[in-house]
Amino acid sequence: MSILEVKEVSHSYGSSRSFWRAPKEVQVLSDVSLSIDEGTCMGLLGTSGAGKSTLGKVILGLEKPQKGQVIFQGQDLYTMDTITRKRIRRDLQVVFQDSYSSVNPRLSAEKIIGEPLENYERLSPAELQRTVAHLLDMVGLNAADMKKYPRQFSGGQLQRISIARAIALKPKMIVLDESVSSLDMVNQTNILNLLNELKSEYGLSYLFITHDIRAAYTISDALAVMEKGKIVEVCHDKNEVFSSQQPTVKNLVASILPEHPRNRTLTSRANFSANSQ
Ligand SMILES: Nc1ncnc2c1ncn2[C@@H]1O[C@H](COP(=O)(O)OP(=O)(O)OP(=O)(O)O)[C@@H](O)[C@H]1O
Repeated sequence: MSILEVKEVSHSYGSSRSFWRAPKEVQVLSDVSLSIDEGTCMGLLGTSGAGKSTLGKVILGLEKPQKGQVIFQGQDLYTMDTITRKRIRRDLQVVFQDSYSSVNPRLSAEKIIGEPLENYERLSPAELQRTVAHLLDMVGLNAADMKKYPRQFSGGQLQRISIARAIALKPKMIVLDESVSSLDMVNQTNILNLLNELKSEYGLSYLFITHDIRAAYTISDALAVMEKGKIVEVCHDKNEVFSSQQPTVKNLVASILPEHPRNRTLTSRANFSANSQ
């Protein structure tokens, strides 16, 4: 069953007016349709500027599309009333790429993680602290870390703080926009493992936006590929990417195969899968 359905969404941005030229609309999404099953991860791949982040924003309700629908848990995000929207919004969270700029540097980890809880739940100060301590434990950090400030964490640790904040309200789905792209290989693997554990333990669904096919393959059940504002391929089983004849997908796959054609065999595919686990 789908948790999220994007139906024929089109969106454009208005370019800024200049003295010489009239403002021009730039079409960024054209008739995009996508469906994510409950408890699964959809990897959204594509080259820079393909429209991945814009689609993420449309799904999060941050960018109202000119055309189309976003159905989350059976309800249209853009036509529902404000109260329903607030209720639904807690089930849909986001983790961005750059944790340093997506958290307030003046707030402690306790405040950062506790913020959504304070907005949505009436907890006593002691309950709030206990919940934050539990969330820190869930993402592999210590309760004592709640007193620290963003500058006292590494990039990987801060990304864990962002994940703790995203799961604080027990959401159904998280949009992860290049969430591991700024991390080194070891931290990437650790965060991907953590996301995988949370997914299987709590039945979370993810939209994993990335330009990195390796990371997408590691965590996703299904893969979609975007190019110039359109979805050009959907692989309901991620392994279908290896047999896709779509040129952009073939290029993406080729980018992770060994350089020498002699080595581009099924063994390389097996190695890729093994290395990605
Ligand atoms: N707020 C905005 N105003 C005007 N144009 C925008 C805005 N945000 C994005 N764009 C343009 O829309 C296009 C798609 O951008 P988007 O960030 O969605 O792509 P992307 O696939 O996520 O790329 P990247 O991987 O580089 O982040 C780009 O040409 C970008 O310049």
